[in-house]
Amino acid sequence: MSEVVQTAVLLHLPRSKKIDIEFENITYTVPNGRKAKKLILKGVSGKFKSGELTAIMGPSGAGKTSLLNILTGFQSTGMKGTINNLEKRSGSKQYKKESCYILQDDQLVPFFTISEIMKMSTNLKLGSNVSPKSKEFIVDDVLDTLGLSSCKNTRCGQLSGGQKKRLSIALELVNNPPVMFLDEPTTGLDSLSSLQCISTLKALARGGRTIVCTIHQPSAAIYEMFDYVYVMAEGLCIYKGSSPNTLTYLSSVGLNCPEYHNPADYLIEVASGEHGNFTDTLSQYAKQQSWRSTCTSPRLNIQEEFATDENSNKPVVQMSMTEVTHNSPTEWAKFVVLVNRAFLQLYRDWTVTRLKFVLHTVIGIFIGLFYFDIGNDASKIIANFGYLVVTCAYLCYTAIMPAVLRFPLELPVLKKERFNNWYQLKTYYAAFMVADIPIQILFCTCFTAISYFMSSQPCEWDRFTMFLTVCCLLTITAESVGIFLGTIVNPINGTFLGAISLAFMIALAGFLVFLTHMSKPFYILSYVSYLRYALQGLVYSIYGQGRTTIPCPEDTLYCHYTTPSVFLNEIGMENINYWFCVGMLFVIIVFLRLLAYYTLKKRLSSN
Ligand SMILES: Nc1ncnc2c1ncn2[C@@H]1O[C@H](COP(=O)(O)OP(=O)(O)OP(=O)(O)O)[C@@H](O)[C@H]1O
Repeated sequence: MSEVVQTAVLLHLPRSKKIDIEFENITYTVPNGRKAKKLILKGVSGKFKSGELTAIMGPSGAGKTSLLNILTGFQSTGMKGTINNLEKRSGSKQYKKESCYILQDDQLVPFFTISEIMKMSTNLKLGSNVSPKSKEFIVDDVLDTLGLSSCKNTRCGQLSGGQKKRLSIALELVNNPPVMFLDEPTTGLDSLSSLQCISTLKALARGGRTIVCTIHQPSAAIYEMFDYVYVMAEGLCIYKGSSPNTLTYLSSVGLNCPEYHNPADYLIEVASGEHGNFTDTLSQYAKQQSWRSTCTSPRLNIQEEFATDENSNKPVVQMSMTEVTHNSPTEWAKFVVLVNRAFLQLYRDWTVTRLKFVLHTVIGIFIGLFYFDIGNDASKIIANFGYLVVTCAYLCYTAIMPAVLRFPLELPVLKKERFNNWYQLKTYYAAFMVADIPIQILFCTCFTAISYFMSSQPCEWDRFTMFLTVCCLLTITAESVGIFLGTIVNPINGTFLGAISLAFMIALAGFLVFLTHMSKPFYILSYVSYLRYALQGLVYSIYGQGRTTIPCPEDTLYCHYTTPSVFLNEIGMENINYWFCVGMLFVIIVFLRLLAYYTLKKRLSSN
C-alpha cells in the first residue's frame, strides 16, 4: 500500500483545510411507542483528529450508525449536544460542504461506467477554474490511487463489492474533502479487499483528512491500522484511544486479553458483556484519561513532492489542487451535466426506452386493428367514442405506473448525492423533467399516430395536431400523478392508489356516465377529473371545429349521428372549449409537478 501513498500526490490536502471533529455530550433520543422515548446515545464526547484514521466500533445496536449519522448531519432530530461548538450540525452549511458521507450500501447507477460516473462527479463538483484537462488528470489520479484504473470502462452494475466500495470513495474524493465518514466500509468484503480498503483510507488520512468509519469486527491486522478507536456499548463510549493502547487500557481495569487473541475481538466481547458488565465502569474510565498516542506516521511534504516531480507532465494540475481552492460549478453547469446524465441513463436502460417504444408501437397497432376504420363511419360513433376513452385510459396507465416507481428507485442515489453536495434538488428535478418529458412525448406520439390513422380518424393536419397535443398533455399529467404518489407512499401502495385514482377519474370523465346523465354533485366533482378535460379535448379534435357530416354506410338504413353536433348534444359536450381543456391540463401538470417537488424534498429530509 506504500505505492498508494506515493501515487496519491493529488490527494494531499492543503494545510489550511484540515478539520478536527470535536463533539461534546451528544444525546440522541427516538420516539418509542406513543409517548415514550428511547435514549440511543447517552452523552458521548470525543475528538477525531485530521491525519488520523478513526474507527467507531461496538457490538450490534451499540449506537455506531446513530453517532455517525449525527456527526455527518444526516440525522439531526432528537439530537442534543455540540459538534465543533455548533449546537446543531445541520446548521453549519460550510462544515457540511467540507465533509462527505459514504453509506454502507453503495448507491451507484448501474448503467454508467466508472470513467463516466467519475467524469460526472468531477463536473458536478469542480468549477470552471479547474480546466477539463486537469479534471481528466484528477480522475486518472484518483482511480490510480484506489486501484480502479484497470476497470475504468466497466459498468457499475458489474463491479465486485470491493470495487464498488472503492468507487464510492473515489467519487467523493475528486473534490478533495477534508472530512470523510464511512459507514461499515468493509461489510461484504473478503479479508484481502477489507485490508485494501482500510489501507486506502489510512493513506488518505495521512494526506491530512479526518477519516471516520464504523466497523463491526476487524481482523487483528486491520485493527492495528487504525490510529484511533472509539468503542461503544449501549450508547456509551467505553474506550477512546489508539489501537496499540487497547490491551493496556483493558488490563488496567482487570480485563486481560488472552494471549494470541485478537484485541478487537476481545474488545467486542467486553462491550457485549461476555466478561461481565463493565459498561458503566469503562465509560467512566474512558472519560478520565487520554489513551490517544501521537500519530507517528510521516505526513508527506507536498512542496517537496512537487520539487521531485519536475519531469512529470503533472505539475500544473498539482499546483491547482494545492494552492488554488476550486470553486463549485454554477447550478446551470450542474443542470447541463444532469440532463446529459439523464439522457445517457435513458439510453442505457433499454427497459425504459427501447422496450417501451416497441410496446407502444405494438399496442398502437393492436388498438388500431381493434377500432379499424371506424372513425369515418356514422353508424359506429359510439364505438369511436370508446376509442377515445381507451386512448385516454391506455396513456394514463402506461404513464402512471412506471412513474410511481421512478423516485422510490432513485431515492437512495439521490439522497446520497444531494447530501454530499453534488447538486441541489431543484437542479436535479429540473434536469429530470427536461430529459423525461421529450421521451414521454415520443412514446405518446408513436402510439397515437399509429392508432389514429389506422382507425380512420379525420386525415386533417390541424385535427391530428390538436388530438396529439391533448394526448401528450394527458400522458404528462398522468406521469405527474405517478411521480407525486411515488414521493408520498411506498411503491406497492403507490400502484394501488394510482390504479384507484385512475378508475375514479375515468368514472368522472363523461363516458361511463355521460355528463348529461350525471347527478349534480358528481357533475361538479367531474371538474377535478383531468380525464374529463382530456376526453373533451379529444372529442373536440375529432367532432368539433365545424365538422359537418360523417358518411353513413350504404348498407345501413339509418345513422343517428350523421351530424356530429347531435352526438355532442347527447353526451353533453356541445359547448367544449378546446383551449380551456388544454389550459386546465397544463395547470394540473404545473400544480402536480410543484407538489411532487415539495413532497420529494420533504421525503429526502426525513430519515
Ligand atoms: N429511528 C429509530 N427508532 C427506534 N430505534 C432506533 C432508531 N434508530 C436507532 N434505533 C435503535 O438504536 C440502537 C442503535 O442503533 P444503531 O443503528 O446506531 O446501532 P449500530 O451500532 O450501528 O448497530 P449495527 O452494527 O447492527 O448496525 C438500536 O437498538 C436500534 O434499534
